[in-house]
Parts: sequence; C-alpha cells; structure tokens
Amino acid sequence: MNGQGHGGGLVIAIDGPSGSGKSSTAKGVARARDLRYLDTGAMYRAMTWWMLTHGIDVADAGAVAEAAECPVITMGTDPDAPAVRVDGVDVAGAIRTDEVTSNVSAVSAVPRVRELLVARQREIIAEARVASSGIVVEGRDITTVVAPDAPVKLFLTASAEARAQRRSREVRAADVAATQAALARRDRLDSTRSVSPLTQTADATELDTTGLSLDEVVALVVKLADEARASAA
Ligand SMILES: Nc1ncnc2c1ncn2[C@@H]1O[C@H](COP(=O)(O)OP(=O)(O)O)[C@@H](O)[C@H]1O
Ligand SMILES: Nc1ccn([C@H]2C[C@H](O)[C@@H](COP(=O)(O)OP(=O)(O)O)O2)c(=O)n1
Repeated sequence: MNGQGHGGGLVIAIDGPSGSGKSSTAKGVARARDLRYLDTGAMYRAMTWWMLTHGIDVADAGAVAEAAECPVITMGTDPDAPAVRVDGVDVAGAIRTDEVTSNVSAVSAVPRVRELLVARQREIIAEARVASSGIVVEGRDITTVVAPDAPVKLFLTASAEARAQRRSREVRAADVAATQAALARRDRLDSTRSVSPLTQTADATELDTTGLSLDEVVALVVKLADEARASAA
C-alpha cells in the first residue's frame, strides 16, 4: 500500500545519517517532479519541542510515552514551504535549536512516540498518493519501516568530514570539530536504539554524496524516479 500499486502516486523513500543531504535532495526531487515532500525528522523534533516546552523529563521514557499523545502535530507537504505546527503553533524555527537537536534522539527512541508518528506518516503518504503525483519522504526508518514497499528506496551517505562541513556552513558554526562530534553522537544513538534504528538495507540504493554537488544528487534521484514510473506504466 505504500508502493506504487493501486493507481497511487509514486513514493520515494530516503534514509541516511545527519547531513548526508536527505532534506535538500528530497525537496529538490519533489520540486523537479511536482511531488509532495515529508520531513519526518521535523515530526520527531516537534514532539521533542513539545516535551521540553511542557517540562517533561526526556530521559524518562515512561513519562515521554505517557505524554506522547498530547501534542497535535500537523505537517505541510509543500517542498517550498514545509510547515510544521504543534497545537496550531508554527514551530518551524523552534524545532531547530541546539536544545531540541541534542534531545531528539532520546525522544525518538521511545516506542510509543514512533508508533504514533509512523501511523501519521503513513496517513500523509496515503493522502498524497491519492491527491498528487506522489511524495518524497525522508528520515531514518522510511525504507525499512514507514514505506518498505516504495519503488524508489535510497540510502544517502557522505563522509563524516563532509557532513560536518555542510552542517557547520548551514548553521554558521565555526567549530567544525564540535559539529562533527555532535553529529557522530546523534548518528550513534539513532543507529543503536532498539526500535527502528537507522539501518541500510540491501534493497535500498546507496548514494555516496561526498564528492557530488546537490544538483548532481537531485539529478540522479530524478532519473531513478523516472525509471520507476516508466517501469510501472
Ligand atoms: N551533495 C551536496 N553537496 C554539498 N552540500 C550539500 C549536498 N547535499 C546537501 N548539502 C548541504 O548540506 C547541508 C545538510 O543537508 P541536509 O539536506 O539538511 O541533510 P540531512 O537532511 O541529511 O540532515 C545543507 O546545508 C545542504 O544545503
Ligand atoms: N524517520 C525518522 C526521522 C528522524 N528521526 C530522529 C533521529 C534524528 O536524529 C532526529 C532529527 O531528524 P532530522 O532529519 O531533523 O535530523 P537532521 O536533519 O539530520 O539534523 O529525529 C527518527 O528517529 N526517525
């Protein structure tokens, strides 16, 4: 049901570690082929923002699980304006703070959080497949759990140095080594948690973006999307 059958739009699933280029690639592909875009990391960030704002101890998995149903998280799927709202409040900026970034791995490791957000992600995908030509979805468990039947499945990678350089440039952080250490910590937590860890599966195409420009990566993925469409026609 998450694949391309039943007359629905195309689903492109992208996973990979932080800074590998998932968000920018997914947006670029969505723009190029008039697809919707879903940033699932923003949903885990929104959940984390709500927990922190409401004084929930994010180290207490039981407390996080108990509160997880409270926030109403709404996602926009326009690649040019991917809105994120919690209880009606625009949190697009608030979910990118260092505080949210350093706590998001703990919150996203709580099974109840994943159960709720994965269900919502599948609904958004199903809606997009009916209402548009398809959707590009990116995160850590899209190829493995959220949309394992997607006809285009990608695992984006890049060297730890390249990812840290990119992230530092993006947030104007001078200390690239500190950025690299923070990325490594989050990658380790996201890859070793017991529920839906970031994993590369054999049926996902690996794309090492280290030596490629963003335009080159987008062009490669667009080509795979066009091939998937042609073979389904
Ligand atoms: N192939 C690439 N070459 C150079 N910079 C890139 C490339 N892909 C992404 N970037 C830049 O790296 C930063 C992180 O990319 P992003 O898409 O947010 O990664 P992710 O979603 O995997 O964390 C952004 O500033 C983006 O513009
Ligand atoms: N499908 C997903 C997406 C993100 N997460 C978690 C793990 C990530 O460290 C955080 C934040 O994801 P996000 O994609 O915003 O991270 P970066 O863009 O790499 O900084 O959310 C997840 O567990 N599952």
